[in-house]
Amino acid sequence: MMQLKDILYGVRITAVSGTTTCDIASVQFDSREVQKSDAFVAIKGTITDGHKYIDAVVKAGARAIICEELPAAMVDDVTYVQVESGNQALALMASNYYGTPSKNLKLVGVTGTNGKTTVSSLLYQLFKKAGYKVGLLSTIKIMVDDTEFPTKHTTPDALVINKHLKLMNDAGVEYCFMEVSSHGIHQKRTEGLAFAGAIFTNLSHDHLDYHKTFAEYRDTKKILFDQLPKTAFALTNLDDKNGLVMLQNTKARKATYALKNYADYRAQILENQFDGQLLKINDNELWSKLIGHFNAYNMLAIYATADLLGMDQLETLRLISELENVDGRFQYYISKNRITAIVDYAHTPDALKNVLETINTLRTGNENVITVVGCGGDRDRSKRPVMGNIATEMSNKVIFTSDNPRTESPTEIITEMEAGVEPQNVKKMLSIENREQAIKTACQLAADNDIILVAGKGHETYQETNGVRVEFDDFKIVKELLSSLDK
Ligand SMILES: CC(=O)N[C@H]1[C@@H](OP(=O)(O)OP(=O)(O)OC[C@H]2O[C@@H](n3ccc(=O)[nH]c3=O)[C@H](O)[C@@H]2O)O[C@H](CO)[C@@H](O)[C@@H]1O[C@H](C)C(=O)N[C@@H](C)C(=O)N[C@H](CCC(=O)O)C(=O)O
Ligand SMILES: Nc1ncnc2c1ncn2[C@@H]1O[C@H](COP(=O)(O)OP(=O)(O)OP(=O)(O)O)[C@@H](O)[C@H]1O
Ligand SMILES: N[C@H](CCC[C@H](N)C(=O)O)C(=O)O
Ligand SMILES: [Mg+2]
Repeated sequence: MMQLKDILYGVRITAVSGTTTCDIASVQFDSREVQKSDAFVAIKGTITDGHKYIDAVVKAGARAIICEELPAAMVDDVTYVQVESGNQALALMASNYYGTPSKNLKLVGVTGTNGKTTVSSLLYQLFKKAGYKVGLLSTIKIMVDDTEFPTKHTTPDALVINKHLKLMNDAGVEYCFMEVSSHGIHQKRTEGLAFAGAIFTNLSHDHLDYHKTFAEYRDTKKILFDQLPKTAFALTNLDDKNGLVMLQNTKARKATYALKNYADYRAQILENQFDGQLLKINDNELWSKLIGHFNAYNMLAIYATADLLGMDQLETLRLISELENVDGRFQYYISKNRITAIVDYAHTPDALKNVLETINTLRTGNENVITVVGCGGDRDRSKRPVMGNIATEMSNKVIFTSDNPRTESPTEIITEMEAGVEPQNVKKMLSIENREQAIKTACQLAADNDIILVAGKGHETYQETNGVRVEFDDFKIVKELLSSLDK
């Protein structure tokens, strides 16, 4: 039990009815979870409005209601608190409830369109190798040092975040790396967290369904930097045209990295092969098992972060060379007949272009690149034709297929991808809705030494249709199919 007034510390309150000196069992924002003595935060969502459930939670025994609009009829023995923003109240209350756990460790946030999972997971690996206890909040999983927890979101809700940060405190974790998505920032899931630093990877086309304009998407990412304290660092990619925008209003210590521009941390790619690349970072050479231009940026970002957090530079370089690929990020398998199957989470135009560019630089002869790709349902529609165009332009053969259709028609999503294909590339294109059949066709079409790229789902182990998730693992499937076809 904790007193309501302590849970509300820092929340912008506009009116109170009832006492705040009362005991609260836990904080909830979903009416279906509310039990006796809980505080319920009403949030206006995109589908429904939490305010509609106030009567129901009072009946369920809620002790306090935190809302943007006070209900007309109020019940005795229930405290009603009117706040400016339900989302902000929830974030601060979650932090207070768990004892502001972000203050007891060094929390670093990673934002950008692509590379968040890669950078945060590699930082987790790096700091583990350096001997620290480390936490991770990522699209793939949550780690409290060595203990793994499943996750559904890239940036979970404020209660989930703070609950796991508290577990990290209890386990003696010193550093935590977390992905900060634009949805997360917009819904204030990360407000009230004490960040020791933030990293910006890059900004390109995604989520324009949610944010409406690119400027709004960019400005949402910038909020993470605007809210940093003076003691934190703000690290940005100077080669991205929005890199400097992130630093415009921050109070934090500014640092930059770049491959093309002059920056505090610089890298050059000296060699690039299938099993790794040789980089020159500032004045030292570094071997990385992760390949591709975009991973040179990721490596540089983690090197810079380690330096900003005070880790020894030479030790960092040594440990970085040991880092392994993150699940579903350029994960590859070479078959008996030297067909290379690559599974990659590229689900944005920019990521798809980067991955295909990397594959094309690694081609040694006239082997073909066969790409299998789809676009998610109930997500940004405008990226579909763009991805259709990139895939057909940069591959020899493309099979359009489904990638989590959710509540949309898979046929229509594919038609929207096909609409972006240039006339001269139409002959390269095939469409097979069933993802397993699409991968199978790619395997059948592949000749010795060809390269198959299966893009969009990476580490995901399911295919989601109408709210139902069926087990589906691109890597497992492509590997099995190549062996069963005796290729
Ligand atoms: C578009 C979006 O982000 N939606 C999130 C949002 O849901 P919403 O606004 O639709 O909520 P709603 O269903 O309208 O409900 C409003 C409120 O009423 C409450 N409610 C609802 C029903 C009920 O019976 N009782 C009740 O109290 C809900 O708990 C909620 O507080 O708030 C919910 C609670 O926090 C989130 O679970 C939900 O994430 C959905 C599931 C989602 O898919 N989000 C994705 C798009 C997302 O956030 N993705 C990013 C990554 C994107 C990237 O790759 O960059 C992420 O960080 O994961
Ligand atoms: N620094 C980068 N720049 C551009 N593309 C990248 C970069 N790092 C990774 N990618 C590409 O983007 C894909 C997704 O990478 P990653 O999962 O790290 O991004 P993310 O930002 O976490 O994505 P999400 O928004 O889904 O959480 C990778 O599979 C790779 O193709
Ligand atoms: N975090 C991203 C992941 C997209 C991955 C892709 N496989 C899809 O399902 O659309 C999102 O929720 O938009
Ligand atoms: Mg991610």
